[in-house]
Amino acid sequence: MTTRPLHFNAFVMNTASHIHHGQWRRPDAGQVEFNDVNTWIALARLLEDAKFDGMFFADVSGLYGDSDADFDVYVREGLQIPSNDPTVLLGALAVSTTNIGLALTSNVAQNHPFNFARQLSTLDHISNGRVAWNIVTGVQDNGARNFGLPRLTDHAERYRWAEEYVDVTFKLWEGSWDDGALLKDREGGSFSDPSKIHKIFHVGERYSVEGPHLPSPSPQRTPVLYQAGSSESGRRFAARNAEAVFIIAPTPAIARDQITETRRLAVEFGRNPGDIKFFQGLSFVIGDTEEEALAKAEEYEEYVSVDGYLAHSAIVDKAGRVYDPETPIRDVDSNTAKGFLESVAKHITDREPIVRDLAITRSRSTRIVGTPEQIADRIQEWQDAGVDGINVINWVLPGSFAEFADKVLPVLRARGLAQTEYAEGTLRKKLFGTDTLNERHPAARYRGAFA
Ligand SMILES: Cc1cc2nc3c(=O)[nH]c(=O)nc-3n(C[C@H](O)[C@H](O)[C@H](O)COP(=O)(O)O)c2cc1C
Repeated sequence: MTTRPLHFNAFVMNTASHIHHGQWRRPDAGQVEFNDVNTWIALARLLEDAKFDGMFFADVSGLYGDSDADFDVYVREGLQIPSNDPTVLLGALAVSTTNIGLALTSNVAQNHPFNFARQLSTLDHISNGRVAWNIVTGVQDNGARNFGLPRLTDHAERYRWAEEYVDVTFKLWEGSWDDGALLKDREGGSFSDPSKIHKIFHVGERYSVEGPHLPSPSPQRTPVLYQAGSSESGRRFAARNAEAVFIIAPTPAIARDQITETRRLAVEFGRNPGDIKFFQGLSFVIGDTEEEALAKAEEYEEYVSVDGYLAHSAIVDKAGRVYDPETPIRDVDSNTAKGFLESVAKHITDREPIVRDLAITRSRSTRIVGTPEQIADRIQEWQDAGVDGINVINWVLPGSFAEFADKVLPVLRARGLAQTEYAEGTLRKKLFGTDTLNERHPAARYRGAFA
């Protein structure tokens, strides 16, 4: 058993309904005001006071579901529409905070890598090295159609695309500017040293990028790299490239298997097992007594939107409409969620399993209900399974995080399971002890490669 401080990220999205659908209707749901930048600035400061390691923004570039079908349910539920671009928001948060890590999700289809690399270097400068990138390949047909593709590119091909995409950014971040290239030499009259700045001449299947990178190196050069793939190709991609991997494992034992497997693959790619940190997604219902916690859990359940959870899981009929909550699960026609439907139905033996059961199961799947001590015990079980951090999923903003900070973090701190102060320096330095990527990472081979 290990006890060292775990890392804590606040998992959020610049929208009203991210994961726990229906909760925006609660009177204390501050996420309704997601368009107001002050909602996010106040939350970032609260998290920083509580010494959270990071604030992690999810993002999408289109609607869920079949892009040809009716999308009323998503709009009605506030389900990731309307939503705003986290890249822009992070600039505001960077100047409102000093220590917390700021992670954004960006999909390889939504931005050209030259431009994206420039945006992230700029954010890394603004934040003094606190930016992270969650690399995703997209899950939406509509998102693909917003960028001129006929549909979502096939899964394995998306990861090949992502490999080229990250390669371009690594060349720009690591190889285009040598250390010491920026001179600011007023007397000598040279702003930068041309002998230390290089074009990258990338020519690949999808991209042709000459360079040089326009920004000078930012404190971390490459932002901290996050990833959440769980398929075979997703895991290989993570093992090669990621420094942090997000999982939503149903049990600590399953988390242990996933972690062991990805770390084993990382070693095959010449990295160390500890070069990747694993974050498990969990949400918490906290009470001073167990009875109070259970009563609160019941109250959250009253707000569960069956339509919202189903639509997010793409459990909709051919016309894009959600099923009536009373529909028997056996009457649901779904290609994408078959395993999930079967596993929920299997656990209900005393009556006909219905569609509402699917939503309730989803809403409970990452949930821990209890007193701060009970929650700390459960978090410790995740650490014992090899997890390095927790991605705290919220019900309401800022309440879910304020409560976690006030009630659970002090118990975790007393057990040595949460940090009491920030370490100095950039986000990567805080997490791994160095400002830039270590020499085992595939991006490191571009250092000095274009001289
Ligand atoms: C905690 C977590 C957060 C994720 N956030 C996003 C996101 O913001 N945007 C997105 O398009 N996909 C997101 N995903 C989906 C992953 O990028 C990935 O597509 C998914 O985990 C399936 O893995 P696979 O692509 O290897 O099959 C997330 C997944 C997890 C587990």
